[in-house]
Amino acid sequence: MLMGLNDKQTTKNKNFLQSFGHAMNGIYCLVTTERNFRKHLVFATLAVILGFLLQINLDQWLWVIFALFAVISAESLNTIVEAVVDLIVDHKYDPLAKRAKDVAAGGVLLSALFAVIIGLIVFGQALLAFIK
Ligand SMILES: Nc1ncnc2c1ncn2[C@@H]1O[C@H](COP(=O)(O)OP(=O)(O)OP(=O)(O)O)[C@@H](O)[C@H]1O
Repeated sequence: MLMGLNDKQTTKNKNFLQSFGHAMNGIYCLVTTERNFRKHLVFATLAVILGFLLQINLDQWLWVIFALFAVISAESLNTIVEAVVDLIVDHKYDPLAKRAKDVAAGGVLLSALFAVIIGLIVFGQALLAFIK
């Protein structure tokens, strides 16, 4: 079991290992509770496989990796916003809660759009070079 998964600690982390354990727990939460995050991981895996198949160059890898982490970051932020909003309003309807959650979801959508654009440019170019 991951360190920090079941503890009830509310004080500061004492060392790097403890911080690392809680950070790993955060990633575990993202993977196990966020359906959209899992979908993005599947797309990320497919993009990496395609990158190897089409033998994209270093610059192209950097763009692909940048796009993947942009989506992961936006998805993490969205999850944080959802958790904090629910903590504050306790699932009661609130226009500000709606605004915060909708903006966070919009950020994920924009980052996914960015990743699609990068994917089309990089893999489109690589595919053309592969066919030629
Ligand atoms: N407390 C609230 N007050 C007002 N609107 C809310 C509230 N909670 C959720 N909503 C509305 O419902 C939408 C979905 O809520 P929420 O993000 O919690 O669900 P979700 O299914 O986990 O979203 P996602 O698809 O991003 O995982 C929000 O974008 C917002 O429009």
